[in-house]
Amino acid sequence: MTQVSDQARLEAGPRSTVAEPSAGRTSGAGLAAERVRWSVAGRLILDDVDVTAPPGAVTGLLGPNGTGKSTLLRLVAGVQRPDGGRVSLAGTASPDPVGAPGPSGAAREDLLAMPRRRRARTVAFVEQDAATELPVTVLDAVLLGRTPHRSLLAGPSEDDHTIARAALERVGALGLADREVTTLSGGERQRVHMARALAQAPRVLLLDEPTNHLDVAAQLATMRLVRELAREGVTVLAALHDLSLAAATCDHAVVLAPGASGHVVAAGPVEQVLVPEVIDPVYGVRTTVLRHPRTGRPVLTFEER
Ligand SMILES: Nc1ncnc2c1ncn2[C@@H]1O[C@H](COP(=O)(O)OP(=O)(O)OP(=O)(O)O)[C@@H](O)[C@H]1O
Repeated sequence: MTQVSDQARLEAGPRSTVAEPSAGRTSGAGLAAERVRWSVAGRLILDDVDVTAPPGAVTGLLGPNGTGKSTLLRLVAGVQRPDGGRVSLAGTASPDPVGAPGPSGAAREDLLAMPRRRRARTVAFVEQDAATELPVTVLDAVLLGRTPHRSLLAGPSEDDHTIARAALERVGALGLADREVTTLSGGERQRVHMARALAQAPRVLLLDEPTNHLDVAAQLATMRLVRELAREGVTVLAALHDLSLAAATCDHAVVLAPGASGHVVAAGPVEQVLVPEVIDPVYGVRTTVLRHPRTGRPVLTFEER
């Protein structure tokens, strides 16, 4: 076992750790994936993984290539079904919370059992390199985020248009509203996918490499937006490769490690998880942690071992 701190609760084994809820704005334990297991083609990809993302906080899902970050997000989003385990959400906004009390003692909703439309009102997922080959305008693509909020037969309302435009403005892409999505650059598409997720007005936002394709200013703007959403009470779980960006913006981090199957080796506040004792064995690098002169947040540099 890697000893870093009690709070980070690090384990080397396949049974993983749970990030502590952040102090403050919201109560409850947010999103909890418990003992999630998934195999494909006879290969165990995720082995009894536990991940908690507290509400009102940004949780970074970290780990080298192929450790199962995207898979875990897809399972939590309900795009794929796990072979075992449970994914639940602290039940505050639901009219009919179900399930057993969760880690916080509050009633929890079983996300995997939730009807599709209700889950779409609850969870938004921005996939890595999500393709949109449909010949639709940017505004129409963002309006798709409103679909779970209106009756099946109704078209988008004035309110839906207002919300979609506000979402585009928030990601700095209102000027693209009339463009066809297929004509956009990778970074422009990334913003549009984010705007569609915002228009969904979710309680949980799952992001797979949200800064992929973005220039440095756009990366910072995206992560600032993600932090704002968390402050507004959204539970954010974001797979990230850039550990310094994670250190600068996440409250919590969960680190998946390679091995026979992906498993959690560390979880907790970023200050306690993004340390050489955790990162170096997982990524096979030598990490130096510096301090940002203005923000005081950790800045990580890496060398080959
Ligand atoms: N449908 C599938 N069929 C076969 N193997 C799969 C499938 N989906 C995922 N895998 C494998 O599962 C492992 C985890 O993949 P996943 O994309 O979740 O990793 P990741 O941590 O997100 O990787 P990256 O950082 O490179 O994006 C990989 O070895 C991948 O090849």
